[in-house]
Amino acid sequence: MTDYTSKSNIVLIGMPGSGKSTVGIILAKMMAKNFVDTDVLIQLAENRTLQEIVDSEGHMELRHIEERVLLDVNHRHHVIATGGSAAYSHKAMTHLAQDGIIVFLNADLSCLRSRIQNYETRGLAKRPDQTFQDLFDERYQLYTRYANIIVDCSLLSQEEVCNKIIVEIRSHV
Ligand SMILES: Nc1ncnc2c1ncn2[C@@H]1O[C@H](COP(=O)(O)OP(=O)(O)O)[C@@H](O)[C@H]1O
Ligand SMILES: O=C(O)C1=C[C@@H](OP(=O)(O)O)[C@@H](O)[C@H](O)C1
Ligand SMILES: [Mg+2]
Repeated sequence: MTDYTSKSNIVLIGMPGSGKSTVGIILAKMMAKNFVDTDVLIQLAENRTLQEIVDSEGHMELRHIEERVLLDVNHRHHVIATGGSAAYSHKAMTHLAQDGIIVFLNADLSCLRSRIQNYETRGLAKRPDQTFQDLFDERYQLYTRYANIIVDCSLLSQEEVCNKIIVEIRSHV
């Protein structure tokens, strides 16, 4: 069993729209941790947006860049919001798990759709022929594979999601 007391980071994974970026910063404040969003790290490293990377070099290049950036993350005592495609890299997830409790924010498809309208411009790392449903089906197994904690968050407010994560972490002995 994972020893949570030895991990200084909390790593949020899940589909776009599950709340990683916005819940992450609230959680960081509640837990007196720092916060980093790896999508922001990618954009700073590349000096361009995620969408620009996908448009000019394709979704696989975004995944490669993301893997490189994630392998460079050596933050401690952070809540780390990842991008939805982070779980494609086994190497990156193994690296993040070394000092991180991995939390899967699980939301159902209709919830995700209601939260996000800009799928066309959000820079999703998907094949052009893949629907959002395809992506959801493909990724669910990846997120569950790496998760130490799964929070069903479709019916929860952002604060409730944070509270649930905190309870789960503290109740784990
Ligand atoms: N639990 C929640 N309840 C309602 N809205 C939420 C919840 N979590 C996130 N949202 C909203 O959904 C949208 C996507 O959230 P975001 O944090 O950007 O997701 P992600 O980083 O996982 O793609 C934002 O508008 C955010 O405010
Ligand atoms: O799911 C994806 O393919 C992606 C999600 C985005 O992050 P969010 O999950 O924060 O939207 C971002 O990492 C990138 O554009 C790829
Ligand atoms: Mg995000």
